[in-house]
Order: sequence, then structure tokens, then C-alpha cells
Amino acid sequence: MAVYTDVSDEDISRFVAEYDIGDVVSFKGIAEGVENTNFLLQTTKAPYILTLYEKRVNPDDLPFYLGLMDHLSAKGLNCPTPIHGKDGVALRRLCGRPAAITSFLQGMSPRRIQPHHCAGVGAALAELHSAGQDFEMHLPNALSIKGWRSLFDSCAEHADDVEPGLGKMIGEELAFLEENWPHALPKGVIHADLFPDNVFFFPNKEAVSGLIDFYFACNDLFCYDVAICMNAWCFEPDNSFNVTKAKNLLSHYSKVRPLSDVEKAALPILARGASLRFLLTRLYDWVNTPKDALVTPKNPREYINKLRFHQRVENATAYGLD
Ligand SMILES: Nc1ncnc2c1ncn2[C@@H]1O[C@H](COP(=O)(O)OP(=O)(O)O)[C@@H](O)[C@H]1O
Ligand SMILES: N[C@@H](CCOP(=O)(O)O)C(=O)O
Repeated sequence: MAVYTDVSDEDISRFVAEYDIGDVVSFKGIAEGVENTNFLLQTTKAPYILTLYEKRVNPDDLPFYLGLMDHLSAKGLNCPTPIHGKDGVALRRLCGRPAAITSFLQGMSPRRIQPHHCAGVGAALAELHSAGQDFEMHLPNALSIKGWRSLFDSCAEHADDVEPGLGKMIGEELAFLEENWPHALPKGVIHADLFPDNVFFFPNKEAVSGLIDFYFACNDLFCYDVAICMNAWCFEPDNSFNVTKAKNLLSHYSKVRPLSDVEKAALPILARGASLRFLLTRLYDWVNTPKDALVTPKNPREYINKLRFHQRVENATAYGLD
């Protein structure tokens, strides 16, 4: 459940009057998502998404996210387009929170991931990386290797409550990654959270119909984004790695933006880093979310298993690459 801020009928009508998008017909809270408050807003002109940005989003970063969606949409990528008010401003305030209206995307996220979905998401990720090349704003990744130690320090004492020995395992992994991280790989704008819930398809179609949720987007290594995607799309519910899915994802990515040999060689360590990043944020949420909270925190154990898998990988042939 992700409606943290209540918006009255009067508030929404007043807010929508600042835009040239018709009159409100209906608006209702969207249960999916965990970070922000989202409403499906239907006006006399079209459906839209109204987002109120909640505590975890730094308001200073919002111009980057909205500017990026404007930029990617202008480049032909199907992502939410920020709607600008009659005064030209897209980022406004509603009920004491920063807020924006974006276009509504058709399609739906896949319930059961099939290999063809992985092909589609690989191509879409590479298109995003290519389309972002000339985006002029810059936002360092607060959740890349430099941010992991302080995140771990803030919840390390509770790690062994999730699994005995987890604190030691994370400490050793962090030290290994800090020593060996491949900082010099090609960089640019990355999505950084391209999980299945953020990718829409039309039924029985391979191509992605749209990408949403750019609120972790930032500048970082392209291949790190590939590793995040591989982790999110290529493991089965029983934690086994599906090499057919990985092969599809990586080969369709490479058709749009070829991976260099150096990037391929770095993929196992990037996949370890991508596992640790989501293990740490999930661990943090696991220990800090009150038992009676509206949102159920995601299970960190899934990412312990992914990390263990990649620790055993010797090179990228394990992911189906030559
Ligand atoms: N532009 C959009 N078009 C259609 N549906 C959207 C759009 N943006 C968000 N949604 C819906 O809202 C849900 C939550 O959005 P998301 O951005 O993932 O929230 P959060 O950042 O809070 O996790 C999505 O799963 C999707 O159902
Ligand atoms: N994808 C992250 C959590 C972020 O959730 P989202 O709804 O904003 O995509 C995870 O799985 O840990």
C-alpha cells in the first residue's frame, strides 16, 4: 500500500486547475509501489499519474528526475512525460509535499517472467543508456559503492537477526568490493531500479511498452545497471539462475549498445555489487520498518542468495556470454 498522503477532492481540483489538462473526473490511490504516493488521475482529457514525493526522495534531486523523463521522452523512449502547468512549471507542491503529474503509460508489468521479457528489457535498457548520453544534468549515485559502508554501519548490528553470520559476510564482501571495484568503465545515466514492476509490456509482445519509476536514476556505470537488471530478471523464484534469460537480456542489450570485453569481464563483480546494494537497502528497511507500517518490507534473503551465486562465478560465461 503506498498512499502516505491523503489528498481531498478540493485539493485535487485546485491543483489540476493549474494545468491545461481538463477537469477532474476521478482520482484514486494506487496500492503498488513503496516509495511515493501515487494516484491515478482521470480528467476530461486523459488519464494521468499524480505523484507526491515522500520522505526518501531528496527534493533537490527532483529536477534531475523530471528533466530526465522530459529528455528521454523527447528522444522517443516510452517513459512518463512530466506535465507542465500553465506557467510552464512541472514540479509543484500539493498537501505540503513536492508533487508532479506525468503521463499515464499503457501496458502492464509481467507477472511471470518469460525469456522473451528478458530480451525486451535488455534492449530497452540499452536504449535508455543511449538516449541519456546527451542529458546535461548530473546526479551521482548515492547508492553506489561509496554509499554502501555508511548504509551497512547504520544497520550492521541487526544483520545476524536475518541470518547468523550475515554481518561478517557483508563486512568481508564490502571490503572485497571496495578493493576491486572497476571505477573506470563507461558511465552515463542509468535507471538503477529496473525491476519487473517498473517495466510494462503489452500481452504476448517481446518489446517493452514503457519504463517507469525513474526516482533512483543517476550517473553511474552502464554495466552496473545491466547487473542490477540481470539480478532482478534472471533468477527463478527458487533462487536458481536462469542462464537462458541472462543470455537473452545480455544479447539484446548488446545489439543496441555493445558491451566491451572489459565490461563483460567486470560483470561478475558488478553483479556482486548489485546484489549487495539491494541486500543492504532491504536489510535497512527490514530492521527499520515498524511492524504496523502500511508497507511490507522486501525480504533481504533473496539478495543473500544472489550474492552467494555471483561469489562462485569465475567469469561471464556463467551468464551465457562468449
Ligand atoms: N506513468 C505511469 N503510467 C501507468 N502506471 C503508473 C505510472 N507510474 C506509476 N504507475 C503505477 O503506479 C505504481 C507505483 O509506481 P512506482 O513509481 O513504482 O512507485 P514507487 O516509486 O512508490 O515505488 C506502478 O506499479 C504502476 O502500477
Ligand atoms: N526495487 C527495490 C525496491 C524499490 O521499489 P520500487 O517500487 O520503487 O521499484 C527492491 O526490490 O529492493
